[in-house]
Amino acid sequence: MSLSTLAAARGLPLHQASSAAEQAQQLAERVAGALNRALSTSATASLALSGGRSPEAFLRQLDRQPVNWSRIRLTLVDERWVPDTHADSNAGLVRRCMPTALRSATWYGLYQGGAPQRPPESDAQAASAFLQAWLPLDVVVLGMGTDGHCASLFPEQPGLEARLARNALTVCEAVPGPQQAPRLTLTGAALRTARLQLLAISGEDKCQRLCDAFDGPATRWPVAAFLAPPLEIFYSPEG
Ligand SMILES: O=C(O)[C@H](O)[C@@H](O)[C@H](O)[C@H](O)COP(=O)(O)O
Repeated sequence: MSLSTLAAARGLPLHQASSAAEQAQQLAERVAGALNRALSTSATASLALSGGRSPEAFLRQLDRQPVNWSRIRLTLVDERWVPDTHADSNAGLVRRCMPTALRSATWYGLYQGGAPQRPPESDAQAASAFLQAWLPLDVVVLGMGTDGHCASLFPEQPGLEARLARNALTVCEAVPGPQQAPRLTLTGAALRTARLQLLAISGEDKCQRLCDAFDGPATRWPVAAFLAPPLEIFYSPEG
């Protein structure tokens, strides 16, 4: 079945773009609109962004949107356990792409320094203080790997089921592939508290993998944990 049929059957709005540039614009406008709507009834609004290779054009478009960034609390969905000067840092990506926003937004980078290890007690306290202060998020923007991972919730990861069900910010082991650093990730339930959840994918391969994920299970396709309202899907055939 096609992505549009699968999305419609679950009541998930599907925004189809004809190019990567159009998808970046659509997604940036959707995020800005949701933040401004949140600000119409609240003093602040919160946004958690994903990193990786795909979001650069979107982040640069978002930085140009008419948002009062001084009232926005900005963080990440996940982070590699590296300083923001490192090439793999998601915080570094946001810093490069969103200079306007970061001049006035309240920024919370997930990497708090220290060696890659299970958070010592102090970090665990920092993590729970973060969750208390930040959840429920107003908007989260998710990406997806071709293996169906979302955030740093990877297929068949040890402890994945608990991570999908818990409300937490947790360290997870280094994942196979080029980025070997351990990661810090918001868990499934924490991300699912968001009032608006947006998933952006591009390319035929990811489209097919996402269609496969509709059958689940989330332990094989972590993105499956998010395939329910209030999720909206943004798709472009080109990466
Ligand atoms: O830290 C990360 O890698 C991201 O937060 C991750 O969850 C990303 O959304 C997917 O890995 C897709 O990444 P690409 O856009 O690079 O395919």
